[in-house]
Amino acid sequence: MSGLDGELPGLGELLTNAHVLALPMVTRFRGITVREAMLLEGPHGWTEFSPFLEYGDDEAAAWLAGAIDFGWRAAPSSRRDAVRVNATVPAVDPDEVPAVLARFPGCRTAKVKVAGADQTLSQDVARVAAVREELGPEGRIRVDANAGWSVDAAERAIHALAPFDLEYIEQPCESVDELAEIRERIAYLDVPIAADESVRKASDPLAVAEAGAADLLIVKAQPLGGIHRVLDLTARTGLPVVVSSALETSVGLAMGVHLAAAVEGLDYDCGLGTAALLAADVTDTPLLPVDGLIPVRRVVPDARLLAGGAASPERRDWWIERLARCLDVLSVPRPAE
Ligand SMILES: O=C(O)CCC(=O)C1=CC=C[C@@H](O)[C@@H]1C(=O)O
Ligand SMILES: [Mg+2]
Repeated sequence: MSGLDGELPGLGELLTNAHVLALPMVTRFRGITVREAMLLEGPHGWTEFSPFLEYGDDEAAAWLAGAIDFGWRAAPSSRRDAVRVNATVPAVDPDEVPAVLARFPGCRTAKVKVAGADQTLSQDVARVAAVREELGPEGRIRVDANAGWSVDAAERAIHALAPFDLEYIEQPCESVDELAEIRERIAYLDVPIAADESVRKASDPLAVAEAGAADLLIVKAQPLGGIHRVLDLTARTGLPVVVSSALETSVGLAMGVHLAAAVEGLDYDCGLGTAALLAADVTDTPLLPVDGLIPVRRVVPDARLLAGGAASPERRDWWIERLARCLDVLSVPRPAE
């Protein structure tokens, strides 16, 4: 059951107080301008089921396991009451960078999207240069290629970007073998390689670590099947982790924040500031960064905002059917991991 401990709630129980939202975003991010999400209320509080629309049921089922874990199981105890977060910079033009960073007050770290299908390397370089200009020499800059480069393209791009002093490069290439190769090729530059898709979309999230293909792992609570499962994974890998969001509403971000609060070593700023990319949220007190920090707390959605952000009846039905199919996937007994 993807890390779930005990009985799964039934469909009726999951849907008792379910809401489907369609929230506009401030700027296009990973190709979307509206974020759809389903909120559920469990005995331990509100939780979120929001796999991206194009994901199939097997992949989306892990997100449901994550949602159930946060709503139907007590969160582990927290080691901290706030977590430091990074700014997230979509593939915008350089002149838009100051306005994006202004949405993340006090953040010393920025993650910059690069390697987009409609972007050239010089556009990526100009964007990273603009971020460096804004953050100053003490700022920390990481880039995320979302597997957009071949090994050769990654090598060229990293040569062009390394002079901006990179904290790490997230998922430069798609496969574990490619990650291992680019890591070896750029070893002399001393820029760490982080794995994201190779963790959250892989059948074995630890394979990339076992292959020695990454220096650190990006971990996301909902896509990886929930806080408890991620804590189990992090205990089994010796690599440092960066806790990030899956672009959730503040209800789902609270899941990531509780994971970040429970992780033993939290040396990297978390990618959990993404409420700043939403033009509307489900609470008047969203989990937005203040002084670079986000508090560790659960979020209760506001009835008025749930009504205002409600998706169309057709989209609501689509999500209910998706949830039902994913619950079926989780209900099939699987061999022990
Ligand atoms: O890590 C961050 O700064 C924010 C989260 C983030 O970038 C992502 C969230 C959800 C989907 C992804 O395309 C993207 C990522 O690839 O890390
Ligand atoms: Mg990523």
